[in-house]
Amino acid sequence: MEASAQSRKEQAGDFESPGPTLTFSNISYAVNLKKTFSIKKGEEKWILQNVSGIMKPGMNALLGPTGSGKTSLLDVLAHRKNPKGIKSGQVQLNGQFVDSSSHQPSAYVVQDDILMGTLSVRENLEFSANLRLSKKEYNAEERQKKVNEVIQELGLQDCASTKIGTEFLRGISGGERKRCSIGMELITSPSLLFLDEPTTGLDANTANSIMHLLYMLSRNSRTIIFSIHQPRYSIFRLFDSLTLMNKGQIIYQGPGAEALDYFTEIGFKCEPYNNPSDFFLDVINGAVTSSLETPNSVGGRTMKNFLRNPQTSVVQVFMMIFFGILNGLIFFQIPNTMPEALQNRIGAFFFLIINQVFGNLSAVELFIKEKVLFIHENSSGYYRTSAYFLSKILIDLIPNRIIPIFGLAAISYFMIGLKEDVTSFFLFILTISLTSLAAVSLAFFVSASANTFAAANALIAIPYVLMMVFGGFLVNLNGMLNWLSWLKWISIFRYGLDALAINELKGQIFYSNLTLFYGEAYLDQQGINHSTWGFWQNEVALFCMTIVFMFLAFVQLLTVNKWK
Ligand SMILES: Nc1ncnc2c1ncn2[C@@H]1O[C@H](COP(=O)(O)OP(=O)(O)OP(=O)(O)O)[C@@H](O)[C@H]1O
Repeated sequence: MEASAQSRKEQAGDFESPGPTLTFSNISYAVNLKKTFSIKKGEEKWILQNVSGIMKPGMNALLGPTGSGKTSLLDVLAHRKNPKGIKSGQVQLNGQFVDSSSHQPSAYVVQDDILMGTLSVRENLEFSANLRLSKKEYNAEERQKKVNEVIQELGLQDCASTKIGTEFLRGISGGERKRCSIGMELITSPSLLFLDEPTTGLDANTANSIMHLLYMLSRNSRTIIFSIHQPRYSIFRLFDSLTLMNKGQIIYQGPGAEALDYFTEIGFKCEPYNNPSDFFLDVINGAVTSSLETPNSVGGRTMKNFLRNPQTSVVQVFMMIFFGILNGLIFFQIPNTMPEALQNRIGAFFFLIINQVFGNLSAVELFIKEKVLFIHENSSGYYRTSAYFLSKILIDLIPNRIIPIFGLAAISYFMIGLKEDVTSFFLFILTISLTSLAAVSLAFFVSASANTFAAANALIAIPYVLMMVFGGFLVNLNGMLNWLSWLKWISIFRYGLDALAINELKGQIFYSNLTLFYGEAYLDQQGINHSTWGFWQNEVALFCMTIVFMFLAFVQLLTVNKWK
């Protein structure tokens, strides 16, 4: 392919004199599907939709699947379509507006050769010259000269005297017939030549020679615009400009030699030895997918998975509701009297956090299964790691954790009878959400690092248990050995529990007979900083842990990718 680009570059300066430039903008074309004999106005079928582009001097190919609108665009540009159907758009030739009434120096070679079978090649060309060259400008001798020039240019000398042929009369070959058809149009010296599928019906070699002929013509003051079906590579490399069409729209227009680079850039990779034009049609037909799927498109599938996979969505919600009710029943309407007032509140929070953290053990299995799919799809070029990662976080992890928490929190909060205060309720939700996200991020990181479910399960259980022990509920952190006490700084449990305790106990007064117990006194006793920053530092810590684990998970996924 690079060699082709090179050869095209070498050819870039090979115009003897360049032909005109045709530009078109916002062309829309529709046909009326009115039934015969019906007086009702028929439905409109849009065949071209707002197409714009440029046809420069040289070979301009219109490529696309059948019915994509190639012929229609060619006809509109050549002003062969009924102007009533042209709903919008303009065509300019060398910067001058042209329409069907303008005298355009153009010619159109139709797909089926329309030649007089009983006449020879020369006679057909003379017929064209006699009728189309003005007698004032061309005398008989000049017309004959023109015919000879065309015969020469098209290499028709050997068959000039041979009859075209009919059903009953063996005539010239298919390639010579096509050359003759082109010659019929070249008689008028058009600088703009339109051809509808010039290679259809010709064998590969003849098609090649016709396209080489057009290539030679395009180097000599002519701009050639043609529609074509799946040309072979030797033909494709002759295209100066390629316009790829699909469903009445242009999906690529630019140098033929750069089309492959363009598709590679947007993630569509052409297999070695694949014919580029076959590849482009495969891209249009969806047989080839982009390796640069955006987070959107990967996200589309993640979203469907999220909605359709009960393991990751509906069951999550039901589990949360179940645990919310269970928590509410165990710690139902905790009284404000000591010691239950404190003990049970902290117990309820611990239950909630255990539920959020250890609930991820089952997620690890899903992550590991999904990783196998990710490795396959990522190494096969379906999407980039970042696209998978972002869609996983934004469409799976975050909504899957946060949405059910609203249900869990609402049920637990009111069943337990926690502080009746709106701000406290939302800070309660925030704390549980951040705890859940930090825990799931750690599970994601471990799953991204481990190769088997067993290894991932063991690896995730260790930090979870350590975090629980150093969470402040099971062990009083103040009395802990100094060399171990640092572990509390990496405990999701501690940050979650401390934040929930401050949120609930600060400003509350509990009773034991006639003695008053202030919530702050308990917090002080546990060494929990209950200032405003004291509360928020826990949220910040949970948020930072989430980001760090997510980042590490991403790095791990990138490494997995490199190993493949
Ligand atoms: N007069 C018409 N009435 C109804 N539909 C039409 C008309 N002209 C074109 N179409 C439709 O418009 C679409 C584009 O047609 P067009 O012939 O331009 O496509 P094409 O890419 O050149 O196809 P092919 O490669 O098969 O020649 C097709 O679906 C065709 O059926």
